[in-house]
Amino acid sequence: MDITLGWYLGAVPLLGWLLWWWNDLWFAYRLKRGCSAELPPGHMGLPVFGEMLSFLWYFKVLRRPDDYIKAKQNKYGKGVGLYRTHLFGSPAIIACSPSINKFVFQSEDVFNLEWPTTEIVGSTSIVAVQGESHARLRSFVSRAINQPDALRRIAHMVQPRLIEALRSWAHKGRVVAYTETKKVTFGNIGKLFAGLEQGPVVDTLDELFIGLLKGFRSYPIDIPGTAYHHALQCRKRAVGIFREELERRKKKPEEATKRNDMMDGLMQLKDEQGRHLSEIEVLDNIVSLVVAGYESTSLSMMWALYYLAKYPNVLKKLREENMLLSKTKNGEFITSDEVSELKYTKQVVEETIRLANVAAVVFRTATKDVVYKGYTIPKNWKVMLWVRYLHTDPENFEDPMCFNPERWNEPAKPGTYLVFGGGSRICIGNMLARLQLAILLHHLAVGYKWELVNPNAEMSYLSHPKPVDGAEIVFSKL
Ligand code: HEM
Repeated sequence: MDITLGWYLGAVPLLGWLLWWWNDLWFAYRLKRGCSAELPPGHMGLPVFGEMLSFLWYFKVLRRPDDYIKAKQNKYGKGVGLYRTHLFGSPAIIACSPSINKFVFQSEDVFNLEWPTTEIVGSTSIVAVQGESHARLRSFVSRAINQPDALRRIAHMVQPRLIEALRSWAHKGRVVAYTETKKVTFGNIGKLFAGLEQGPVVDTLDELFIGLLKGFRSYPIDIPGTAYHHALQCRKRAVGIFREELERRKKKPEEATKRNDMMDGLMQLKDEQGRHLSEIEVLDNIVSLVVAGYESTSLSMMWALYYLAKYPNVLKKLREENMLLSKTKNGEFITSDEVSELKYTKQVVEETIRLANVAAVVFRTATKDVVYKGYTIPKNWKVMLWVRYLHTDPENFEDPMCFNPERWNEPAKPGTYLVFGGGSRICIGNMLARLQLAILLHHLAVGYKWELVNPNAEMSYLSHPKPVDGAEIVFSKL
């Protein structure tokens, strides 16, 4: 045989084999020293790319994200719900069972929340700080957006914009739900967080936050021309706008009681030692709350419109419950206390959030080697809490892809419903998100009807799940 051909026949498969197993060999070799337990089963893929191609195959090409986990279960067995992988440039452990998710969320001493893009949210933001500083900030923010008094005030504040938005959709007749829910959510955020009325400043901020959010999904390289660089510029300008507002307020503290918004709340609140937040803490936290609340709330609203169009029997029941309340209101706004009495509406909210899976995966980093049920989660590896899979696994929810609010007649099995995360980092805006969604459902149900223009539109799952047409609807008054 020709010697060159022999070389190719031997070397090419060997090279292919080596590339295929490169990451597994490399990381397993580095861990061998000093590690008692083995790595979870899995495949870490090619050098640099890791398993990204397989991930994109399921999320982008097949558009069946849950099959990414099912394929692992078929290949390696369900085991303890841990798989090793290499995604987004890092070695990682996928966690997809209720018990391992609970374990990681609650072991905060060894699993840190680390944002690769802290510069974008700000180093003193609630999502960036740890330990005592985090607990202190949480209590400030919680009082401003998560307590019954705050929610009563917020329920009143958000309704004018919601009601006006629905009127304008009906006037247009045909709208893209995602575009419209984003507009109304941002309008409300501007009002709730910084007392801003609809107008050019809010429009500018909206554009800046769109740029800023893109930076989260980009590689953190601060070079002109990159999305990350643009996001940092957007952040700087957004902080500048909020800072101007803050300076104006410092000069007129007497106006605070009239506005009573998040910025005032954060400026005035004191902790047990009587300490106020610093200016930069106020600004960083306003920015990070907008980031956390903007897309999540608008996407959930879009999904509510989508599912109610697909499930007219659910909409009918929702209407019945809300019409009863509406008859007692004589056109007044509904209150957060009334919302808490709307049993079926709250079930629709829960079912929407479960299926929307706005936060499909939550990230942590192991600060030391952790052994869980015989497997090592190595120090400095990412842990990907695959909460989406908990919500779509038939073992946890019967007929999981069916939009069935009545399943909430019973609480979910322990540890299977983690849409808002868990542990001390559990979403601080969860009550605010639920309230806004319930208020939207009320006004939709009592006043409007709508249909999907493309009921069979394909889904896109990156960066967030949504129909590719953004849920275009034909919308009119009842
Ligand atoms: C349906 C809507 C929402 C969903 C599904 C959602 C989901 C989540 C999840 C899964 C986490 C945990 C992240 C982690 O552990 O790393 C989280 C944290 C957080 N969320 Fe939400 N969220 C929603 C709405 C909101 C809203 C409306 C706000 C505020 C305006 C908000 C503010 C936050 C903040 C500040 C954190 C960080 C908390 C901390 O680190 O202590 N979220 N959210």
